Amino acid sequence: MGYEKERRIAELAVQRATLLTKKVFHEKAKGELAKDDKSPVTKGDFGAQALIIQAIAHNFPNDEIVGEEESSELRQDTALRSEIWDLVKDIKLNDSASDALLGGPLPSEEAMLDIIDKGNSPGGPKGRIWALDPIDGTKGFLRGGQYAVCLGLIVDGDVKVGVIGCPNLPVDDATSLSADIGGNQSDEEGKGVLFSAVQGEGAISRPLTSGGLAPSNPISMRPVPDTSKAVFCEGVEAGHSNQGDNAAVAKRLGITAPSVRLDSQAKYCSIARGAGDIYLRLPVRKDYQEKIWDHAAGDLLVREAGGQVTDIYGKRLDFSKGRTLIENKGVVAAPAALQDQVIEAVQVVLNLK
Ligand SMILES: Nc1ncnc2c1ncn2[C@@H]1O[C@H](COP(=O)(O)O)[C@@H](O)[C@H]1OP(=O)(O)O
Ligand SMILES: [Mg+2]
Repeated sequence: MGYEKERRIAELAVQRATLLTKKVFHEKAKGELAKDDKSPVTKGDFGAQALIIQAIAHNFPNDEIVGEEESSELRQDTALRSEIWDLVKDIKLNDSASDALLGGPLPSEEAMLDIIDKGNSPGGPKGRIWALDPIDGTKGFLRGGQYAVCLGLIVDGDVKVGVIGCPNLPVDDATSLSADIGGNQSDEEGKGVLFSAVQGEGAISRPLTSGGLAPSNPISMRPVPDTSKAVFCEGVEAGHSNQGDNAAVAKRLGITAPSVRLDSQAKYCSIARGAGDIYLRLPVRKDYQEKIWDHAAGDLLVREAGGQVTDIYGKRLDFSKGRTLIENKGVVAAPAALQDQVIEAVQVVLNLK
């Protein structure tokens, strides 16, 4: 029990940062950014990191933060920095009480750089450490598809709170995923979901708003009678997970439905709400170390929704080793009752046994 304040602040902080990313996303979709403009994803990434760290530092000043970004690029590029400041300084939740909880506006452009750099914690086994991915799924963001703003609180190596904002997922938990979910999602109607979980308290979703928090619903994974009825979620980028191996695992499990491909931790969110059942991230490069900000929030969300999350060896993800999951390879997430069968199939396909 506990962590209600952390959940609330994290949800509001993610909601506010998501407003910033959506602004950039929609300007890009409408073609309003100049051709020679710096990558829109860079603006969204730095801006969202600054806003979220500001909220954490205001509420939990002794906590550490492992953020994906650091400010050296902005310290050299003053034009880019002031474009980002122009975005950051005006973003407010459309609800003054909620906005005040996050600590009000950032003090100045220079202070924004120092705030971004508070995300430089090395991580580790002790203490309260937030893992932040301001825009996860940058490829999805750029192609107008799925992306997510992700924040997890790790305490003594264990994820206690996970919050994920998915501006382009359908609001209704019961909407099944279509094969084109990874494609252009720039139409606002009925989209935008805020997911959260607290350890031991289950997982919830609520519509993303531009103000205070909307009412929530509990979410859970779909009961799947046997593996052949399951639907896979996997990444769009062939360089991030091995789609050929995924297909071989699906075949072994008797799955005939096509995989749904979407970028970012929206995959964890989708299986946690029963839109899809199994998320496989089988390594492409043996030397790649997964980053804690890419998994902390999603790992808890799925486990609190009735799933299990392990690596390809069946080991739980270990968030106590620093900024990366150095003790793990790949990710396998499935309804708890199916996890052993899925791991077995993964191990046969990858020749691990
Ligand atoms: N070779 C790789 N294997 C696995 N994940 C990768 C690899 N290269 C980059 N990533 C990470 O995959 C994440 C996106 O995953 P997905 O394809 O499921 O949306 C990004 O955070 C990206 O990190 P980065 O942002 O540092 O490039
Ligand atoms: Mg990421």
